[in-house]
Amino acid sequence: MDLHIDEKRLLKIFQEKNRDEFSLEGLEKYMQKEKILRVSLWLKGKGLVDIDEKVKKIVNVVNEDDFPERKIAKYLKENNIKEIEIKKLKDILPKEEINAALGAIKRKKIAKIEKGKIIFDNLDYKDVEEEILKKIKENKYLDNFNEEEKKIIEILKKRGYVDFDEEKEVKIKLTEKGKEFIKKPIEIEEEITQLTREIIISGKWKRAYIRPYDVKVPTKVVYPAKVHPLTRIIREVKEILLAMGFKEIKSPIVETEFWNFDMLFEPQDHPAREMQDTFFLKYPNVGEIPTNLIDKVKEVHERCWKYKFDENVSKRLILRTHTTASSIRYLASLSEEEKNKPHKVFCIDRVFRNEAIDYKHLPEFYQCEGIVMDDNVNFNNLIGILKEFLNRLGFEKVRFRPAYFPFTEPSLEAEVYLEGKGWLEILGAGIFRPEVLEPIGIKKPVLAWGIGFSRLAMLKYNLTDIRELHKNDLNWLRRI
Ligand SMILES: N[C@@H](Cc1ccccc1)C(=O)O
Repeated sequence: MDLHIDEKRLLKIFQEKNRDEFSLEGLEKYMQKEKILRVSLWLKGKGLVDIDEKVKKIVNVVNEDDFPERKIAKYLKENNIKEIEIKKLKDILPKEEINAALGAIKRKKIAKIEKGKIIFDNLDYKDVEEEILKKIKENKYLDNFNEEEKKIIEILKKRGYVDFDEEKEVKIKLTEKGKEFIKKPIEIEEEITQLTREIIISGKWKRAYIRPYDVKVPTKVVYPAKVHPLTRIIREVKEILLAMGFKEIKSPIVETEFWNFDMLFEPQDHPAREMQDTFFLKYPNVGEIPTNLIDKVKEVHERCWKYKFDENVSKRLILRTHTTASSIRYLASLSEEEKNKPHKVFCIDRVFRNEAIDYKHLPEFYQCEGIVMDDNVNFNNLIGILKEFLNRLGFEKVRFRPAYFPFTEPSLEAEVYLEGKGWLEILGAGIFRPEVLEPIGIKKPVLAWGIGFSRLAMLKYNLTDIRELHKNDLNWLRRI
C-alpha cells in the first residue's frame, strides 16, 4: 500500500506503543493536532483506522463561593451561638441570598426554622450538595455520576453553582486491516517531495521514494469571482441574437409619451398611460417631439380612435415602459434609401413600470426587443424566428397562442414547457400594424417581439421569487 510518510509515522506510534487505540490527546505528544486529524482521515480512506467521535457532556463549577446556608453556619460558629433571627440575616448575607439560604435549610433540613428564628443543632453539618461540588471539581464528565447525584447536579445548576457544557472526544482506532498492517515493520524512508537540480544530477532520485500526486485528496472549496446571473443571461441572449444576424440598437431611458405610446398607436386615454402604471418625470416634465411626425401621428389617431389628440400629452416625459420604443425610434430614423433594405435589430435594456413589488414584479427590469423588416416576411417567419430563438435559449418545447397588443396585428404570445411547471408565457410578438408604419413611410412588413428578462431569469435559475436576483445572497450567488 502506498502510504504518505506522515501516515507511516502515525501508524508507527501504534506499533511502537503496541496499542490499537489512542485518544486525540494521547497522540498529541507525538504529532501536531491538525496533522493527526488530517492524516487519520487519509488512513480512514484507506481502511486502516476508524475515527470515533463522541460528544461528552461535562459539568463545570462556575461559582466557588460558599452556599449562603453555610455562610450562616460559619458565622454562628465564629460567634459561638446556635441560632439567629431571620431578620438579622441581612447583616450576614447579601439580600438576594437570604431566600436561597432559607429554602436550602428547609429542603436539606439543616436547621429548624421556628418563630422567626433559625436554630441549628449541628453547625458542622454534612451537605451532599457540597460533596458533589467537590466531586465535580475532580471529575467533570456527567457520565461518571449516578442518577441520585445527577439530580443534585440539576439543583446546583438551578442555584447557579454549576453549568453544563460539551466536549468532543476523538478516538483513533486501528481497524482489522490496520492491526494486520502494523504487524510488519514500517519503514520510514526519506521521501522526495520536490525535485531539485542536485537530486537529478547526483542520481539520488533513482534511490529515493517519490510519492505520486493524489488528485483526489479533499480540499477547501474555492469560489472564484463570477459574473452576476442577470448579466450572464443578458450576455447569453445578446450572443444568440448576434449569431442569428441581429444588430444591437439603443434608445433613451427617459422617453416622451410620443415615442413610448403615440407612435405605437396606443390611444392617449389608454389605461397603461396612467400614473399607477407609468413613472412620470417631475422636472423636467416635458420633452421634444419631432415636428415632421406629429401631424401624421395625430391624424392617424384621430381618424382611427376618434378622439381629440393632445400634443401636450405627447410631450410628457416618462421612464420608458417597454423597449418597443427603441424599435419604433430605429424605424423612424431610417433614410429613404435604408427603408429599401432589410433590417434585423434588437435592444436589450432597462424598462420601468409603476408596479407593486412582489415575487414576480419589480418596478425596474430588463426587456429584450427585436424586429425583422424585409419584403414578404410573414407570420410564419415570425413563428420560425421565435422558435429558433427560444430553442437556442434552451427551451425545447414552444407553443404559440393569439394575443392582443395595440401596435401589432396579428399578435401572439409564446409559451414554453417546463418539466414540473407546465406551459409558461414568456414573450409577446406580432406584426406592426399599418397605422404604426404609415406615419414613418415604411411599406415593408415588420415582425416584432419582446421578452421580459425577469421571467426568463426565474425560469433559467429556477427561482420562485424574482427578488432573489437582487438580494446579493452570497450563498446563492456562489452556487448559481
Ligand atoms: N412591448 C410588449 C411586448 C411586445 C413587443 C413587440 C411586439 C409585441 C409585443 C410588452 O412590453 O409586453
